[in-house]
Amino acid sequence: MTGTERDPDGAVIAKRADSGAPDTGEIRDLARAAGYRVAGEVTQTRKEDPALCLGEGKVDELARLVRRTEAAAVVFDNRLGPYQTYNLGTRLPDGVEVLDRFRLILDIFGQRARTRKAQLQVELAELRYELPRVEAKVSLARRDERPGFMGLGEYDESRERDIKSRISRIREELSQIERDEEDRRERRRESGFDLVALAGYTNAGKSTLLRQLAADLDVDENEGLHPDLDTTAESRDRLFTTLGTTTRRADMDRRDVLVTDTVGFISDLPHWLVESFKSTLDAVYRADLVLLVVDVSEPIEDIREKVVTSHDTLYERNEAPIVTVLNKVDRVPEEDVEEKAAALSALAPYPVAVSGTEGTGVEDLLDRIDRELPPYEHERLVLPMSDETMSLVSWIHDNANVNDVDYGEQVVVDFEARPVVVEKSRARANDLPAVAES
Ligand SMILES: Nc1nc2c(ncn2[C@@H]2O[C@H](COP(=O)(O)OP(=O)(O)OP(=O)(O)O)[C@@H](O)[C@H]2O)c(=O)[nH]1
Ligand SMILES: [Mg+2]
Repeated sequence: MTGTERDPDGAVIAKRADSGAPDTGEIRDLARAAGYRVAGEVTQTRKEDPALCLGEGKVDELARLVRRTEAAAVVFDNRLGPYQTYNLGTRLPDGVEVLDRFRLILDIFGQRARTRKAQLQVELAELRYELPRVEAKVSLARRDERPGFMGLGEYDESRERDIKSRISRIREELSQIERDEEDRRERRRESGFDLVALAGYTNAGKSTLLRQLAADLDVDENEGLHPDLDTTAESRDRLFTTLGTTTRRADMDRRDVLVTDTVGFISDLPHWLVESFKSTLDAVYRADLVLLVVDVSEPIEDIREKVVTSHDTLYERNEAPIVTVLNKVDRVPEEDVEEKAAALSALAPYPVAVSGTEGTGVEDLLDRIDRELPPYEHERLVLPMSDETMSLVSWIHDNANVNDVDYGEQVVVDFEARPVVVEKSRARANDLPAVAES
């Protein structure tokens, strides 16, 4: 049978576990997120076979299942080395693609990448995935010395060089993007915004929650101020719906807060893959506060694992305090939410319970955000009456909560704002001609 006669959407799942029954729930969801129809599965509990991952007999079973279902792909939940991928390919019908968990995640990311940054990140991750495989092919080709294979080997050696130089060019372009984004975050802070980021396992409900937190009416006004603010944050019951970042202004009376939604976390990601998405995750790492969103409707063991994965992903770089948000409370009886919160108390103290779809608990969450962010400072400036002063007063109105402005011989402005805004207004006041300060 040739590749063209196979069902192009069909995939057979394969998974090996060292001990216990292999759980294929997540890899099935991932396969579906990539657009496959799951045609069947083969699992095995045993030590890793260095050549084939699974045992010989299991691989024969896998090949029979692939033949019967006419699936075009085999998706392993395990990490496959280059040699294992190659060997498995020789045991399966011609034209069947062998993917491991990371290759599959890369395919999903590739399908979702819309922005220049996302496309570069996907390409970087793909090249970093491909590099050791090309190196393996080169050495296999040398060893095999099959006619025709040597030519391929030479081709692959130049491919190896191309990959390396492309990787360094992409890295340069991405670090420029990172610098631009860092500048933008600083500008936003200087103009009085606190930056809050939504983080959490994929499908926890981050994008849904963003819509609840955001001030819909403000979006248009926002767009003029910050042309990069998006108005949409798609939600779907599918893994990795969100790949880039979406930032919106939160609906808060006392503060100006920007909330950023971003790519979800997943377990067992190799370091290089997380690294490739660093500039997207910077929105989380460099926030003033992180909301770690958890799907509380899942079994407690799954929740615990996902919280641990999220903490691991945040751990090295995150600089901000973390508030855990137990989402989807509408799907769970109240007692269960309390029980799960108690079971998680060591990992996630004082969580806030919400429903992103129904809006329950969202007010509590906004209050909590207000309390966790650095407190506003109070300031009272006495300024001379002049045109420059008028423009400073209007800047203070834009960036602070003004309690009172008194226009007499002098102008007295009483306000509260983020410390950086207070500092900046003092500096600007000092630059005014003949300023008096109380
Ligand atoms: N019942 C219920 N479903 C919810 C709630 N919040 C989100 N969902 C559903 O959960 C699914 C995932 O929601 P998203 O908001 O896309 O999740 P996400 O964390 O942004 O996911 P990724 O972008 O894939 O990382 C969607 O089908 C939502 O409708 C909730 O509070 N209750
Ligand atoms: Mg999302």
